[in-house]
Amino acid sequence: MHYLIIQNALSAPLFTQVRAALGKGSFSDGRATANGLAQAAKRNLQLAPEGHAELLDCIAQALLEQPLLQAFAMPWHVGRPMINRYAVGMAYGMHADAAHIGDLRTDISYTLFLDDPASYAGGELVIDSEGQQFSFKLPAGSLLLYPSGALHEVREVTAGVRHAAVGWIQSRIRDAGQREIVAKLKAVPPALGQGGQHQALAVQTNECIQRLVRMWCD
Ligand SMILES: O=C(O)CCC(=O)C(=O)O
Ligand SMILES: [Fe+2]
Repeated sequence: MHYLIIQNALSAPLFTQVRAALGKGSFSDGRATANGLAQAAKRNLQLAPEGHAELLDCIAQALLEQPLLQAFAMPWHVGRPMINRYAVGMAYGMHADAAHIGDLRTDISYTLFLDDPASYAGGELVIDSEGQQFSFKLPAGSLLLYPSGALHEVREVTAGVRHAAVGWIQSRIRDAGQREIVAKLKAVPPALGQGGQHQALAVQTNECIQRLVRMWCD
């Protein structure tokens, strides 16, 4: 599975603001923002966006400007996140995210972990990719990006409370495999360096990258 972890994905002041909103906001049943099978699997709470729209937009904008995210996701749009809360006994069973959420096609899902992992038990985000399971319980401030097409679940929290800011990204390249090829190739020209003996190879690699992007982008 092609995924990426970005540590300290938000600036410290913005992260502090997000943490502060957890204590101030009112949380309601998360099933309001899911449909069908996903709704049946969902047992969590969500921060009511009223009064927090600006903060949620700031998170989306900060992620859009994140260089590591740009290289990995090639984003057209980063959707405004929802902030969820899992208290003891809450979980989100195995589900597929909807292909469209709001006005986005969901190519990449993101979870920004908001709590110290030692402060809660359970609550792992487990992703099932072609029969292989990947389990994530990341430090506060770490962002996980993973393909929206992969089945995933949040395991039951058995002590403490888990919070996360969760959202979706529409990429310029919808196919995860093609996106991976472009992202990997993009690392090559900087490694070859400018002006050295490999200059011609760097230019040629960049030419191929641009041709692939033109072929595969929306
Ligand atoms: O809380 C998470 O890490 C993921 C939640 C999720 O899968 C969703 O809201 O669709
Ligand atoms: Fe999900």
